[in-house]
Amino acid sequence: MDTARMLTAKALIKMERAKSYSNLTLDRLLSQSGLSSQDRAFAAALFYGVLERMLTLDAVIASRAKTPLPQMRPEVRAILRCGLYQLLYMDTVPESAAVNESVALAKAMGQGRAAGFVNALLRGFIREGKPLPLPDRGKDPVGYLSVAYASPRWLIKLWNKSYGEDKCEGLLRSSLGRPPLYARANTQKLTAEALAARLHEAGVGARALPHVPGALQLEGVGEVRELDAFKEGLFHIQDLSSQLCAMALAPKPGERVYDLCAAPGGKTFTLAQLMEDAGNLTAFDIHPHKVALIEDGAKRLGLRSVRAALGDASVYDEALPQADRVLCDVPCSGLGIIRRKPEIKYKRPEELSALPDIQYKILQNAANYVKAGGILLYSTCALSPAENEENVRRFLSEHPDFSPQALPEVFDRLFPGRAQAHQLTIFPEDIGSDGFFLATLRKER
Ligand SMILES: C[S@@+](CC[C@H](N)C(=O)[O-])C[C@H]1O[C@@H](n2cnc3c(N)ncnc32)[C@H](O)[C@@H]1O
Repeated sequence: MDTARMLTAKALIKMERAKSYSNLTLDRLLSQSGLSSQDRAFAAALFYGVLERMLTLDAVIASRAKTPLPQMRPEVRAILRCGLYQLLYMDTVPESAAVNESVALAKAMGQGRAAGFVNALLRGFIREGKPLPLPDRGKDPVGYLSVAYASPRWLIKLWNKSYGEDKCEGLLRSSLGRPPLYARANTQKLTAEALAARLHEAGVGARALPHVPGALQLEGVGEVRELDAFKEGLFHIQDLSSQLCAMALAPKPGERVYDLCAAPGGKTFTLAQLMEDAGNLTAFDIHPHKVALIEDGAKRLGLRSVRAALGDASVYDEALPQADRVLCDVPCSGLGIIRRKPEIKYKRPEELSALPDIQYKILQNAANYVKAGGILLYSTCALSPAENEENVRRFLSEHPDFSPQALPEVFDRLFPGRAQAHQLTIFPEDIGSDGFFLATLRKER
């Protein structure tokens, strides 16, 4: 049986090869592993930690190894990254254990010839006081931030240019560390306060957040799906930014609403609750297996107004009647949720460059479904003006029948001075939620 460290190293190698999602990669390996819950928690902490700090760890390796990183065996790279992560960021692991376990792992993974090199690099690093090879901030500010915050240079340049140096550093800081866990009470069944009380009985830390009605922050949850309150459909897991997005669309009972890019369905469910589960809410997604996720979630929550359907949001379907409100939560770079999915920062900028046009095509098509007097909401979990403000600006200039619609009052309270207008970028530092962008537009005629 693999140890927790071996499983982590294998998961990291898989990520490098397949460029797949971190949670899917780890969950698959853990489910076949037979590890104890304590070992599983250790493997998860090490795996996500290494993914998050990889650029810092690689800078340390590059400053100490003669062989360039790309020429090392993947196993050796993974073992060194794990060993250094334990030395730098895991207080619970004694230094001697971090080194000895790394050496043992090299042997166990068939890299016995590299065991001496692993040993020497890690011991040398400890002996010298574990220094980070930070470039001089005055001479190479981007290089400094890159090593200090384990972030790629292109991202630092993008955020510096888009949001200014101070905001950029704040964003880099908040891209590290575990995000808070938020839930949305199924307000068709109970209030956030009543749900908090139910969860307390099950030993879960839960606090209703009155500034975002229906929202709670959870702590010490363990496996959410195992909770009776979850099985009974009393809540779904949803970040505050996504809850606010549904509130910005502000649907009313009895209306016709389309959620065009809806899976796995979090915003659809909140919309249905805001509509008191009365009306005509259709949630589309382009992938059949994802449509099933929306159906399953709506069933668990007992939301009868939700209809999930297969649909391509970029292609006009003339059979669809026009709607009162349309949500366009488009596929995006995810630069606002790096702390949840650290692999996003290892994408190459070229991989993201096609997104604004894809998003614009969806937004343009979505406009066809909005009634005169109806509302169109465009949103992303991206922190990138090309995917956000620039698409909205272009849309307004090419669609004179649409005009900016002010965001609801709750936004003024939460983001004073920033949300009077129709659009808002939410930064993780604002209220602890995911980075997010939303814009509300009204069809005048
Ligand atoms: C940002 S996610 C949506 C998250 C969702 N709104 C929620 O709150 O749970 C974008 C979704 O759009 C879907 N998608 C991508 N291209 C699409 C298209 N052309 N038409 C419809 N859905 C699409 C993806 O499968 C993905 O599920």
